[in-house]
Amino acid sequence: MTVLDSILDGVRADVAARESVLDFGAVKAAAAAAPPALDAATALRAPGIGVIAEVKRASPSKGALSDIADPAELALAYQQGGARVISVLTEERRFHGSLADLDAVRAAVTIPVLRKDFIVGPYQIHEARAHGADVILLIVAALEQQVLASLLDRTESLGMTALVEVHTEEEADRALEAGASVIGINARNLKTLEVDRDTFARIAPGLPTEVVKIAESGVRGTADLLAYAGAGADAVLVGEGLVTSGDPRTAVKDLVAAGAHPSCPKPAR
Ligand SMILES: O=C(O)c1ccccc1NCC(=O)[C@H](O)[C@H](O)COP(=O)(O)O
Repeated sequence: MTVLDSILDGVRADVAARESVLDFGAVKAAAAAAPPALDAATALRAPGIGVIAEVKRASPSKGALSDIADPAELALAYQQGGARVISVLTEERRFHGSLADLDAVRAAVTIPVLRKDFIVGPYQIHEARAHGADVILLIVAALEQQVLASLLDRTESLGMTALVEVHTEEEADRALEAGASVIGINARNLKTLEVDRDTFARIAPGLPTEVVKIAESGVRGTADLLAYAGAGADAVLVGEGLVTSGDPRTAVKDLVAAGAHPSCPKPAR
């Protein structure tokens, strides 16, 4: 069993437990009553390299990363540093995240918020919307093609943006076939957990110009952001490098400044 398979098993059990407390009808009603979703795709297309800053407490690859006492305070620091989107890991077993973290972040910031989790069905999408998320992650490797396409449609029907995550050229083709307009290329292999920063440069050139391209994982400083920008990234998604920095506001600010500098390569659009 791969790490991804084991995470997905835990997620399915946790979703079933939550659904036994709040059924699908109730979560749909809560989502419908939430304020409209913010437009993350437009934010990510703005000039300069966007930074998606992640609230990440722990990970399967590294274990505990940071004792984040106040996720709202961290998210606000990210926003003040110039992040365009805040990513909140809500998976509990391996990442020690929660929907409470998502609520706290949503209440603290005015920019779009990504619910970063392992989505296996429509319940979690309505749940994300009910908790104020504007973006959700769909991992191609975790979903059959028909399910991927139908979850993408459902996400957009709720006014949200789907960040569709790929690791290979084949997965990128599947993402495009499903209709993805925002694609994340994750450098972290979900079987070995190794980070290969060249993954982005291998896959991104095959994506259409109009697709928003996000480089996920492995950004530890401005040199990594610039390398991803040179390979065509519109934005980078950064977790570990920020939560372990000791000064997340300045760490985001430095990345944003590097991505806005005239010498930084521009996405081809
Ligand atoms: O981070 C992990 O160890 C991990 C393991 C298995 C599945 C997903 C995992 N991470 C999720 C992410 O995609 C990252 O949190 C995100 O790209 C930020 O990466 P980093 O900046 O390297 O923390």
